[in-house]
Amino acid sequence: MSETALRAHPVPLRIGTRASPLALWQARHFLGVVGTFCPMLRGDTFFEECALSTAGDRILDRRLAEIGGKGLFAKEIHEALLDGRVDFAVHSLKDLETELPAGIVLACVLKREDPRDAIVLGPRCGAPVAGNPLAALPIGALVGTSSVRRQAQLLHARPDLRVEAIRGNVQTRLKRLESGEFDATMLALAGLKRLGLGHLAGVVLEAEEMVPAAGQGIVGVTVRAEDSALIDLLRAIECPEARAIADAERALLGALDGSCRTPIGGHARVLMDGQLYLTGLAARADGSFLMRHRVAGPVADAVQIGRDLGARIRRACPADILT
Ligand SMILES: NCc1[nH]cc(CCC(=O)O)c1CC(=O)O
Repeated sequence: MSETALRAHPVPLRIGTRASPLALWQARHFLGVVGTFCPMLRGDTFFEECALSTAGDRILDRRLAEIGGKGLFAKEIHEALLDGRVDFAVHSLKDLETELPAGIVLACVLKREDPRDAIVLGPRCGAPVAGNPLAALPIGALVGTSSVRRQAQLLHARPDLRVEAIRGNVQTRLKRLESGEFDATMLALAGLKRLGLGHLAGVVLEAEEMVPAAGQGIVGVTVRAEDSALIDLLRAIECPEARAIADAERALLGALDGSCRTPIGGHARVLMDGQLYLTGLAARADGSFLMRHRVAGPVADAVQIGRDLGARIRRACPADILT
């Protein structure tokens, strides 16, 4: 059994994570899951937290897309993994590059938290309106987001809105919202909930109308490909549904092969009929073009479903979107 195999592993195991409150929450949540399934591994003897500061955390005055995109957060953590400074790393799956570096594997994904995007409304906004999620935003409202995916979908639905880049952690954004710099900001509901701030989500958008980023709401754990003892342990605690969802969404993302400046999104869910439903999005950043396609298929074909949908969207998009 994996627990026995792990006994041969030098302890404590060092867990690599970013230093942000959300990242630390996720790392601790992961350790909680390990402790639930493997009581032998509970407590401080086995694990040691290593909070790493990455370029993505330090450079806050530019769009993520300009400084290297989503791979940025994970890159330095994977260097630490490959150097042996840490033994495994806990990530927000949506910040993890589609193609992992050689020698690194995604060994485990945890049960997904709510994958939807939420709008935090500032003092100038109206009250949320049932059935019309964007109605709380006044005409011409200024929305702070650095995500081209959120920007494109917002502007497509509401061309009157204005969007400006805003980065930094959740707390910083909320401060700027309160001070009136923005009328509203968009964040992943999963992140808000994990920070105990779910109540700030004034409006929650359905995933089919505001397609989330691939992997949004899922925590993933990477390890060195040769570390079979850890891989065995992690595979045993993984959530199979989240794995299928992650496989489909990440295969879609890989097939779309957009740059980090391309508004693309992917959202999979497994319904009671046992089928996996996958929605894919590609758009122009100004919202003047937007395409959503949806397919379904057996959960076991998750990767193929993602690839096929990506290829289909790619064929149907105007040339300037997915080059
Ligand atoms: N890009 C930052 C990031 N990475 C993961 C989350 C939220 C948690 C998640 O999706 O798992 C966030 C914040 C946000 O997009 O609002």
